[in-house]
Order: sequence, then structure tokens, then C-alpha cells
Amino acid sequence: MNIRLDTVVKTFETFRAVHGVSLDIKSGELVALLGPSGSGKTTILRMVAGLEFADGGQIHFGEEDATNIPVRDRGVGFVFQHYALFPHMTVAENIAFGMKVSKVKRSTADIDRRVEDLLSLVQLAGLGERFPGQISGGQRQRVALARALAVDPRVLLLDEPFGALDANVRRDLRRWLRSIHDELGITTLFVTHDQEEALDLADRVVILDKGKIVQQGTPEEVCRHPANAFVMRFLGDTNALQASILGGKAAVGNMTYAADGLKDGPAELLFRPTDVVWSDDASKGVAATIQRVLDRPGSRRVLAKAAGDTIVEFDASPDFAKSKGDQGFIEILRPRLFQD
Ligand SMILES: Nc1ncnc2c1ncn2[C@@H]1O[C@H](COP(=O)(O)OP(=O)(O)OP(=O)(O)O)[C@@H](O)[C@H]1O
Repeated sequence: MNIRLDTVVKTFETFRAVHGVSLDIKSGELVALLGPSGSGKTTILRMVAGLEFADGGQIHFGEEDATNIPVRDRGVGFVFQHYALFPHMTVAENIAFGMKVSKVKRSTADIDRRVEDLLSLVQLAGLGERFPGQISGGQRQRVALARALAVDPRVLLLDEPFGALDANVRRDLRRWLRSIHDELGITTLFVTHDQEEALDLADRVVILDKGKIVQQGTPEEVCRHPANAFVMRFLGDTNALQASILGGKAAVGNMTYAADGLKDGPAELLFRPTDVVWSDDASKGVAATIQRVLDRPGSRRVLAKAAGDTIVEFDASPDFAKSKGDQGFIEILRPRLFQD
């Protein structure tokens, strides 16, 4: 089922947490809401869930105006970071719970069969008789997903479901979640502040800042064509050099870059650490002096002073043989200029 938010606004007393957000989520799509803490992600998710009501705008589920439909009639399944399982119930009882209290009546045999199916879907077959305290954190979140799926939700809402788990488990679970989504095709809205998680999982990433959407697009679009400096910085390690625009050209230290469409005045030149090549040719890059070289398993991270006093970082091959004090030029492969 598709979901449409139309200029949705939410204010808490005098604080506006969500400013006129419009968003179309296609049926079967997995959309990630990504943004720093306090950017309004959870508030948007809670309004879609019906746990919070918008004080402006509308939310449609398919053709239906869902703005005033209460939470239990929306057909949504949730998995929240802190939406704990019932500790005194077994894993199987936790998964069965929603079906037992649902308006849709099922026989005990049907419920048992569905629990077994869900246990194998979330790769926990055989663990139904354990209690939540007897399984790992990652397994608990998989049970939480099985519980959310048990009542055949029209929409799945996930709020940092792997937030409390360590990095390797998170990575495994996100790949696993993506394959479950591909299998079931349930329209899914996923909240995270973890860029890699959003980029790994989602069909479309919606980036929020201070209650507003600043960009939305496929992972490739937001990575390759960030709409502004905030998005570029938020998505990953970024270097910044001051630039000065004059007549469609940007001067940065000894270099000039094309700056079509930018107005005369100050700008920022942003680039990724992976987009730098060290060169001895002054015509290729910005003059720089190496300050430190740090070793990584597959590369070297170089810190250099460029265009005067700005420290930039870049990645070089493990054979990079320069050291502190060496001078050269940094060739910037994908320079991006932004102005306020
Ligand atoms: N019930 C509430 N009363 C008052 N302010 C609230 C309430 N809920 C959220 N806020 C405020 O609204 C803003 C957005 O909060 P929200 O939880 O949606 O952000 P978030 O992007 O999900 O952040 P996080 O990643 O930290 O969970 C925050 O500044 C928060 O303090």
C-alpha cells in the first residue's frame, strides 16, 4: 500500500518539530528517514503509525485519509529499538500475541503454524520455547520483527531497530532485513541516524534536517549528487576548503575550478577523502604539506595542510611513501562547490 504525507506539520507546545513534510512512499518500497538527532524522524514515523497526530497536513494510506484513523485500525506493524518483548512469555508466545488479541480470529492450530512459519522466516526455527532473556540482542530484534509481521501489516515501521546492537550484528541484520523485504514486499518506513544503514537498506533515502526534508533520492542519487553542503557532510567524511568565486570561477589557493552558476563571493569546496590524488604537478592541484600519515589495514590516511592552514585528510595506497614535511599538490577528483 502506498503512503502519502502532504505538508505535514507537528508542533510540541511552541517547538515545531516537523515543518510541512511531503513524502510519497510507493507500495512495496523501503524508504529510510535519515537525519541527525532531533531532526524529526521519529515524530514523522509516529504520525504515520497513528501514535501522534499531525496538527497540519494529511496522511493518506492508499486512497484513504488516515489522518484520524486510530492506531489499532491502521494495519501497521512496528519494531522499535526499545519496544521490548514480553519477558515472561516465550519467543513463540511473543510472536503469537498479536494474533491472539486481534479482531481477526484464528484457530490455535493456525496460530501455531503461523508462528512456526515466522520463526523460520526470521531464521530462529527451534528457538520458540526460549524466553527473551535466553537469546541474543540480535535474535530478540528478529523476534520483534516476526511479532510485527504476524498480523499481516499493510505497512511496517521500524525505528532504529538495530540501534542497540554492535556494528557487525547490525550489518548482518540489515542485509537480512533487506532480503526479508524483498521476499515479502511490505511497504516499509525505516528510521535511522546511521548513513551506512540507510544506504545499504533503502530503495530511497529521505534526508531530514531540523524537521524539513533536505533531499530525497536513491542511495546513488544522494551520494553522487548531494543537494547541499549539509547532505554532503552528513553522508560521510568530507574535507572543506574556502573558495572565492569570481566570474564563474572558484579560486582555491593556487587552483581555479569551474563554478558555473555561482554568484561572486565566498563558497566552500567540499570533497571526499577518497577523491584525492597526490601529485608533484602544481597545475593539477592545491599546494599541500603533509602533517601525518596514519596506517589502516588496506590504505594510508594522510593529513595535510592545504591552501594555507586548512587540514585535509585523504586516503592513499599502502605504498604511499611520503611523510611529514613533504610538499606536493592534492588533485581533487570530484570537487563540489556550495554557497549559502
Ligand atoms: N513529546 C514531545 N514533547 C516535546 N518535544 C518533543 C516531543 N517529542 C519530540 N520532541 C522534540 O521534537 C524534535 C524532533 O524529535 P524526534 O524524536 O522526532 O527526532 P529524531 O530525529 O527521531 O531524533 P533521534 O534520532 O534523537 O531519535 C526534537 O527536538 C525533540 O526534542
